[in-house]
Amino acid sequence: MHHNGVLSFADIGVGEASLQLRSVSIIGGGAWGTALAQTLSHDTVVTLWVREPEIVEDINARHVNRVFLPGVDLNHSVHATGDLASVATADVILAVAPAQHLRGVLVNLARHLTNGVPIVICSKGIEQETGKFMGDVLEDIVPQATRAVLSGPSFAADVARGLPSALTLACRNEAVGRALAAFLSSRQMRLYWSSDVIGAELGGAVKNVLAIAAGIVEGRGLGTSAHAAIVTRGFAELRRFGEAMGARPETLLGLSGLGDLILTCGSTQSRNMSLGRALGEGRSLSEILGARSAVTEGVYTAAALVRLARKKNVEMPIAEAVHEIIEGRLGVDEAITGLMQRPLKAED
Ligand SMILES: NC(=O)C1=CN([C@@H]2O[C@H](COP(=O)(O)OP(=O)(O)OC[C@H]3O[C@@H](n4cnc5c(N)ncnc54)[C@H](OP(=O)(O)O)[C@@H]3O)[C@@H](O)[C@H]2O)C=CC1
Ligand SMILES: O=C(CO)COP(=O)(O)O
Repeated sequence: MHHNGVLSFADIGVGEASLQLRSVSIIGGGAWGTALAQTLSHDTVVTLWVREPEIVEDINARHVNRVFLPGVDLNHSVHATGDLASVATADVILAVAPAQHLRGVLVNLARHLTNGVPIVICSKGIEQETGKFMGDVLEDIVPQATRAVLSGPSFAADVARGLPSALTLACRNEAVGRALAAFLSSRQMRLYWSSDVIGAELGGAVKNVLAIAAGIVEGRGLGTSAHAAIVTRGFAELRRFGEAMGARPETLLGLSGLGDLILTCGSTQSRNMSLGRALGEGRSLSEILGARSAVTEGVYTAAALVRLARKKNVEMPIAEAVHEIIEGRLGVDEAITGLMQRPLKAED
């Protein structure tokens, strides 16, 4: 929400310095980047960087993104471009490329950037090769950027249609976080600020892996009791891992943690949950992935998550089972039997 399109530190009463926020660039024209462009374009100038020229053309000429966000008429003020230099001068940049491609996109963007520009990570995942969260990937490539994270329960299709949503905006510098939350909030999308950057980004990455497990339970017809059990024990894994990584408990219990876990595990609108469901129904991973163009982040994050958890000595049996299934080393029924037959223990 804006005051004549300009929001400054002084506006929120934290001193002299002012951060002029008037324009937003969004890097990534998939479902989420396009949905964010749509919702933000009601209040501000938005430019969307899209890699594929035919999608740039679709958005600018026909005001739709038929490949990634079909059925949504985009505001005419959503402008797409394939030119990274022209989006680098915005006051805020939202990074929404899939996790495994974010580094490559940032490398190309970096040479056009001005010092200190806030870059808000909206992607959810862990980089396979390095085991790094997206904020650390950003730190590698653009150390001078002001790093922030936007995460929470939010299906692109819901946000693009203007349905209500609430998310977490995290930035270590609380004043900047507050300013960004105010600037990016709208009547439809309410942002809560936090200074717990790792907590905010960890929830989104981990829940994608756990949602595959919830989908498997659904697809195998194991019932609603099993669904509640897998989500609850999945949350125990998320919480243990989060604490080991230095996340704050209240963040893990908030929108970007428990909130997004509940959303993603509970709906086949989720790509991760629906992929799990198809696995549970007996379809193979290659068949499922071959039939979809949308990114299913949990598939690519599972291995990195399990590696990190082992390194930190955090027990994550559900994430481990998902990883083994994805690698083709474990069948769905064996995984379920394995989880049920683990030694009994105290609930933690
Ligand atoms: N969809 C949702 O509801 C939500 C998604 N997210 C997160 O947002 C991120 C993006 O997801 P989403 O927008 O849904 O993605 P989609 O599956 O809708 O689209 C795929 C995106 O990946 C891009 N892409 C594919 N290959 C490359 C590459 N080699 N280099 C750069 N970009 C590439 C595509 O760009 P191109 O057009 O050029 O092919 C397109 O923007 C993910 O991390 C996801 O977890 C977060 C919240 C909600
Ligand atoms: O992150 C999401 C909702 O918050 C989207 O989940 P999927 O990627 O599983 O569709």
